[in-house]
Amino acid sequence: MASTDLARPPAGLLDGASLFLDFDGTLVDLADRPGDVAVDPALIALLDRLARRLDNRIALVSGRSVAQLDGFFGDGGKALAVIGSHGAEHRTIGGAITRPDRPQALDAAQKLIAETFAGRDGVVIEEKSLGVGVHYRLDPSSEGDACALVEKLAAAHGLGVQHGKMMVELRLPGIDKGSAITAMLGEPPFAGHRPVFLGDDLTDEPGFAACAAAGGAGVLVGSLRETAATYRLDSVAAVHLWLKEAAR
Ligand SMILES: O=P(O)(O)OC[C@H]1O[C@H](O[C@H]2O[C@H](CO)[C@@H](O)[C@H](O)[C@H]2O)[C@H](O)[C@@H](O)[C@@H]1O
Repeated sequence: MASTDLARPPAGLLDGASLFLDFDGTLVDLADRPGDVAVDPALIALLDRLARRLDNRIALVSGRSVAQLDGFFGDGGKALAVIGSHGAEHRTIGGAITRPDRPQALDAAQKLIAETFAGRDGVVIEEKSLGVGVHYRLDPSSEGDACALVEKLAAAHGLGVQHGKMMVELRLPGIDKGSAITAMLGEPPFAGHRPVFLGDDLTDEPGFAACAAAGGAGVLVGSLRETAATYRLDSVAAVHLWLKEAAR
């Protein structure tokens, strides 16, 4: 466990930077179920101000699918570039979604997962374009069963496992938020600008490492833990406040 706290990011960190933002637990507070989340219009307005301030060098980088994010942001998200599914999907500003084919094995795995947890109301199955999330936030005693099943299916089908906050996901292997951010840094408008990535979860760690390797920085949101981030903000509310300061 890290023992020395990380500093609050300095006010000027976003000057001339490319900004990458995680979604759940960073821009919106965590909720009991994946579908319970809502995006406040004030957040959309704030991201719009930041996009103008950064000449559109701003992207969402989420474990959610791009389609899920579009559902939350509506037309307000169309002005943002989006990386989804832990780095596997990509949409440029106003562009089409590019994503690898969904492995057929995911369909059978999703069915088996749903059958296994049928009748366990505290376990929520999240069907995603390139994955299946098993959420046990409402029944933490199901963590062992959820992880065991997802790990077994991943090994059987050559898929990946993503551990998260009160959830485990069967997902595509070999891609992460770090490789996706690095790829975006090779393209306009992000190329040549120091990357800054804000995130809270384990899936965000490769993104922090990629930003540090490119001369930028990660900002951990939430409690201190072992992390590749350089700075820390306490909460989603603290993120909104810091972004508001940066957008001025
Ligand atoms: O990369 P992110 O944008 O942070 O997405 C990571 C996962 O977030 C979601 O799960 C988390 O948020 C849920 C809603 O608040 C919460 O109920 C759950 O316990 C959290 O783990 C999302 O549902 C997943 O698909 C994302 O992979």
